Amino acid sequence: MSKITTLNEFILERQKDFPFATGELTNLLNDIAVASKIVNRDVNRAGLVDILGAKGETNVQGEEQQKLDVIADDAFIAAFKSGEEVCGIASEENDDFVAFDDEASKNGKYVVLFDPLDGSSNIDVNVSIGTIFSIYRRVSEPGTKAVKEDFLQKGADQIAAGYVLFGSSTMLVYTTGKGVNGFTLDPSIGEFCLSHKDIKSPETGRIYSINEGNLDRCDPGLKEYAQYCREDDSSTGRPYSGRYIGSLVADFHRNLLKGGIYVYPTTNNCPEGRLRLLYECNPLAFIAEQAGGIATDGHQRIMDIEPKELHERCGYYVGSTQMVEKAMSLLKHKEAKITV
Ligand SMILES: O=P(O)(O)OC[C@H]1O[C@](O)(COP(=O)(O)O)[C@@H](O)[C@@H]1O
Ligand SMILES: [Mg+2]
Ligand SMILES: [Mg+2]
Repeated sequence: MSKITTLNEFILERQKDFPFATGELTNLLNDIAVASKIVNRDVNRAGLVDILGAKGETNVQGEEQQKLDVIADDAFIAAFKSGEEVCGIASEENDDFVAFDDEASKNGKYVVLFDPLDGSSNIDVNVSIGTIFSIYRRVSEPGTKAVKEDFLQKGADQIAAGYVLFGSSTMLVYTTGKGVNGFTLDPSIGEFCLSHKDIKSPETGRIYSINEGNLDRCDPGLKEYAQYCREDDSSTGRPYSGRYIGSLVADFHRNLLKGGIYVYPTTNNCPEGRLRLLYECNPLAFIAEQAGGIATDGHQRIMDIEPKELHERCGYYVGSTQMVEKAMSLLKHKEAKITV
């Protein structure tokens, strides 16, 4: 039987890459693994226990919260509070950041921004969903309460990032800036085990992922790109296949492994964009770049954007380098925001 490497073993092994490591990031990544297993348990039996459907409240985005959005949010916040590494969090389901005020947490070195449940529109129909996380070193003084500046850091300053995919199997994929590795949860032993070592995304691919319902309301260059994807040209492997699950994590993961492009443009009814910069676009951009791909808002590198607001949105073009560059080359508008 081939050697099994658990997530914990892998993290400890890789801790050697960081000469001044204190073990805090190791503990934090393990907290994320524990919370993921708890959410996985609930996702797997969602139809059997009363956790499907809406909670009956709306979040700061004005979106109806699903019960699982809140269950996942609570599970991750509890995990982050349980340790001493995290001094505060920001999440899609909380209006403002939460600074932990117990003494141990106030000395925590990290802040975490996360989307507890991604793909909420797919929860009730048993389609893959996920969690996305982004980790930064705080900029405020340890021993004090976390402040907004700790969260409004640009993506290039991320210490670690990743996602959990609740699909036919449950996977955790992460980077600390030294490559991307994927772990599959083995329910029989309750461990995440290394299954996808050093993931590299193909330079190009044959999959494009766009909600085509938006194509008449975004940069006409993107409509042109979608047309380009559908044209017959065997020398470039076209026509490409259209694949759109409607869960960013799942669409991103497939394209990461197979090669492809995912686009959620700004549109004239969503001029700011739909996806959130800090806890959706930045963490996946870190993964994409570490795997050899790129991530932009159509005009600039996502991880160079200086965030101004916690729930700030942006256009998103991510995936195989050649495909994203091709799409960007066709855009007509000089800047990201569509002005009608
Ligand atoms: O239904 P649309 O407009 O295509 O949007 C789908 C996108 O919205 C999202 O569901 C937004 O994320 P949340 O589910 O976390 O709010 C993405 O996962 C997905 O890619
Ligand atoms: Mg999301
Ligand atoms: Mg969400």
